[in-house]
Amino acid sequence: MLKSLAALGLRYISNAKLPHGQQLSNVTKICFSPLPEVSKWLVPVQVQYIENGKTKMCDIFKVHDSVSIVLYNISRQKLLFVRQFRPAVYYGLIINNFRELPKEDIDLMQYPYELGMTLESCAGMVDKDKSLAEIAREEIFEECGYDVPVEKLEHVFEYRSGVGTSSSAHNVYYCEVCDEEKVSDGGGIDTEIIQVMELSIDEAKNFVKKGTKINSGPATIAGTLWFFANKI
Ligand SMILES: Nc1ncnc2c1ncn2[C@@H]1O[C@H](COP(=O)(O)OP(=O)(O)O[C@H]2O[C@H](CO)[C@@H](O)[C@H](O)[C@H]2O)[C@@H](O)[C@H]1O
Repeated sequence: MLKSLAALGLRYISNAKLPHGQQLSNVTKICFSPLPEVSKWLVPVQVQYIENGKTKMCDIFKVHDSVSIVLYNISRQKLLFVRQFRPAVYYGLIINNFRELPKEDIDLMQYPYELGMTLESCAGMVDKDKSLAEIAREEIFEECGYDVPVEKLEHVFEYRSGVGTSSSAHNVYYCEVCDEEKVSDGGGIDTEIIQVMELSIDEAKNFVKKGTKINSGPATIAGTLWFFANKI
């Protein structure tokens, strides 16, 4: 397994390094199938347009807007990240090894689920009729176990994610937390299995240094770089 991760140039974050008291992710079956005609999460659309007299089209899909939060624990001077299994990352990393969508379960010895484990900023989708800052505050509570007032959230920037295919709005926040605000282990709600990871400043710098290859999305990279440019 470590070999296949290394072959992809990805860093393996061992379960052994996880804090106590958190449920660990252990994926035991993975299979792929075509998207159902109606999905609650993705709505495909074709955009047709004429540009400089030429008819063009673009196949896209609508996804929920989202927020993420760069979290810094000032009591221990640690940046907080969340570790979780991301099916889309796993699929994206292995699918080029198949000529067509595999019909059988994926061989987890050959393609270990750990390939799809990511280290990301705490994040959530905008699926409630609440302010973006309030949704971010709730994600901090649910995923990382810190209860902070919404006023502590500092808006950093908004960008469009997936500009070629989906273009949803992503808003990045920054929030300093302290040990006194930690009220639970976090770990997510419902069926989510999320582990909170604390990185020292040096470890987090390593995470975004030149040449690094990680499987997190742009919000994590941009937010962490913003932190180093503005807060340290
Ligand atoms: N496509 C899908 N299929 C099935 N179930 C789904 C789904 N999308 C979401 N869900 C369900 O919704 C739950 C809640 O998701 P969250 O609000 O925690 O967003 P998440 O952190 O996964 O991604 C947030 O953060 C990442 C990283 O910034 C953004 O890419 C993302 O758009 C944003 O929602 C998931 O646990 C899952 O059960």
